Amino acid sequence: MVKIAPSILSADFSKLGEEVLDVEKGGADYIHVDVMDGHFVPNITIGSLVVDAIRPVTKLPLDVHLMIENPDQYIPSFAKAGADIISVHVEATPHLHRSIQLIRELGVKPGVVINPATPVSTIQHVIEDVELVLLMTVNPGFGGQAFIPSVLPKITEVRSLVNQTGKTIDVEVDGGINPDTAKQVVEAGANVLVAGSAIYNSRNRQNAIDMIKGSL
Ligand SMILES: O=C(CO)[C@H](O)[C@H](O)COP(=O)(O)O
Ligand SMILES: [Fe+2]
Repeated sequence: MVKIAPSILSADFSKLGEEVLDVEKGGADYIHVDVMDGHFVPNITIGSLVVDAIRPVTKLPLDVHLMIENPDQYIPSFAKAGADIISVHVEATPHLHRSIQLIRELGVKPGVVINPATPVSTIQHVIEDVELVLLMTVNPGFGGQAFIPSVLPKITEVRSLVNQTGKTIDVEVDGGINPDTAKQVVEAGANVLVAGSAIYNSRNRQNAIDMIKGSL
């Protein structure tokens, strides 16, 4: 069962509530929220206030992707705002295990994220502690970038690491996912597909989601 997680980064922020509802009605499984700090990545986007604002709008799980330095400082505010999943980058936290434990202690599902150039070995020792592994298929910072195919073997590597645990752990991919790239990432082992521009730049979001699902 492949899940679709539209990224609200490409939504119309002047009517964010409607934009969230539109993809929920269109068949989305998660709402992906991209949090950027202008330090870890060269862009500034959404804070916990926005998570708080969209929480009552949707029943779907809020999948919060933290692209920020010192995530431990901000994890409690995202948990309080109603995040269901909070993912931290291995490249952005000096004490990865501590960040994951903090997320879990706050009653939120922890996820771990790796950039395209970061090896899978960096998450080997926390795999039992997370509910989700997110592989970036673009360099984080912006929506609408081109998919990086060299990540494909890493997806397979993560899938086999996950299978060895015997646990249900999502393998999510993020960046450049569209009807042309979705099949490759699913064949490689992904089961959650983040898509921003491929869904929100389309006038009919249900159709855009169906196009991705239909391509698999
Ligand atoms: O984390 C992200 C960027 O850092 C976004 O989730 C990602 O870029 C989604 O946008 P698109 O589908 O347009 O590539
Ligand atoms: Fe993201």
